[in-house]
Amino acid sequence: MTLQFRCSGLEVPEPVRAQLADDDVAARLVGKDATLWGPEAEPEASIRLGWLDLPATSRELVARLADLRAELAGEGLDRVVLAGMGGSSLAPEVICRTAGVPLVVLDTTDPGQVAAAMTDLDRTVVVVSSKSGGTVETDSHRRAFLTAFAEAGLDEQQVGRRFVVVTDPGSPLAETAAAMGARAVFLADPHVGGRYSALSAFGLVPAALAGVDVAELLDDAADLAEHLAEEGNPALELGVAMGAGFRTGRDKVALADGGSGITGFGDWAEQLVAESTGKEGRGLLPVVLESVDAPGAAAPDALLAVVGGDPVEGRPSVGVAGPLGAQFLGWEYATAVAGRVLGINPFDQPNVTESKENTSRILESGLPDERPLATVGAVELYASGGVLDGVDLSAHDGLTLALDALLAAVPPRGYLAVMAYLDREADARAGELRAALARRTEHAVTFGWGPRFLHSTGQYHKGGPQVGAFLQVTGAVTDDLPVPDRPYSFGTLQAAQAAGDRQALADRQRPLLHLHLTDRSAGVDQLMRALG
Ligand SMILES: O=P(O)(O)OC[C@H]1O[C@H](O)[C@H](O)[C@@H](O)[C@@H]1O
Repeated sequence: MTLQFRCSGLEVPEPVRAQLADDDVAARLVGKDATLWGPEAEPEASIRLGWLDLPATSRELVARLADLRAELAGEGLDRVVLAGMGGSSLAPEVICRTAGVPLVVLDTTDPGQVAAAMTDLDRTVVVVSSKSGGTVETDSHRRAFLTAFAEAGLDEQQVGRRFVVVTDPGSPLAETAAAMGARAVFLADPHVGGRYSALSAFGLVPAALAGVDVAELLDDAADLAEHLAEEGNPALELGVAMGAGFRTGRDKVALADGGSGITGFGDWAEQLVAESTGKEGRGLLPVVLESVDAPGAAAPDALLAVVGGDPVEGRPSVGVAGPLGAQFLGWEYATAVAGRVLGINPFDQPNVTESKENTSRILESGLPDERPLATVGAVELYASGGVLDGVDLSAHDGLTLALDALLAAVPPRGYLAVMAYLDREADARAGELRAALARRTEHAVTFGWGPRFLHSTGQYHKGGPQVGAFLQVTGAVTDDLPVPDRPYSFGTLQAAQAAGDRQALADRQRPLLHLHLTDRSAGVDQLMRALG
């Protein structure tokens, strides 16, 4: 079998396993039984289980994609940019990084990062991927490239032929694609939700056009699919472990790579687990670790999941080994099983819209007029939820004191979420904040790039247990970029997204420290020094 599962040191309460077996969950899931998650979830589940068929149904894409890639190559179009958020970009990013194939992923509103993607236009094709067809970031990228191609001298027809679209049938993007004369439109199975779409057109189109052999992914997934109705199959065991962890006080899943050869799997699994389970005041919090030994790996409230390796002896942990195609399908199945154990609907994301609505309101009414509580070098400090009450920000180590106050505000069994609305290429160093903060606390520390995490862990932050404390980092924009035919720029959109999410967290009285870097590089240096 292409997926192997091993578990160490985790107590699985007998009722968890027995109930799943008695209820015949493995076979019923493969049979797409939409009643598995209770009557309230049934309508949604009945239109969200198509991912189980993808190893077979996606086959027909392989030849079509090979032809399209050859056609593009024949015209010298060998640079693929993917505009897509969350489920529409995380899988192709892992697929391409693992295969060592270049793919420019645009899942940001950071003006610097967007501008950096808009180079080499003469050899660029843009894949615009959005299941709903209404995601503001993706639509903004489409507009920006449309204008850039036109400015580079392409006529309307030539511009259209630089776009490949992936969307659901009947979405607004399907209409737009036809209107702009897109070179190709791939209509995905509407019975597959975004975060379960790795093996659908959403995962395969960008990856294949960039040059990955996607048939291999499907082969590896198909091999696992044959076993998914069996009791004791590895994906079921992973779901049992996740559910058992939850039942025994390990409601964080610490994801680390154990030599899988897969690059960035944690970022994909993070969305799957957080958005699927983080709701109704409960959930499993994925914590993506830098390595098996990174700070947080031995947390008493976490189940350590080693991807591509063995569990760590003496620590409640699991090892999930196998090629990427099998990992995708296996984790999707496991998450659906864990959803049943948790008693939630693993297919909806009820709280994601909240920050989006706040953002729209802010774009209409204008950005909030806030004054920093203090400025330390290149860092302006703002806070809500009482985080900085009583903290002497004028002390020489005011920034360290502020960060320590935030860490102290994390409740028992809680977590700290770092949310960086920065350029994940140019400001990549900010990613080191996670480990630096995790070294100073026994609590889980997660890291997400904004606005990308809004389509992932953002659901858990708002819908999961209210035990989070939040560090939002924003940065000065030096060269802003307009969003064509929209009354705002990328910089304004990014700022409105950050403010909209702050609002959603403040509405829940969550402790929040907002640090605005007036000079990004100097600000990140300062933060790393403050965390020493
Ligand atoms: O593919 P799209 O419709 O553009 O959606 C992209 C993302 O947006 C939303 O925020 C959802 O919560 C995600 O699950 C989804 O993957």
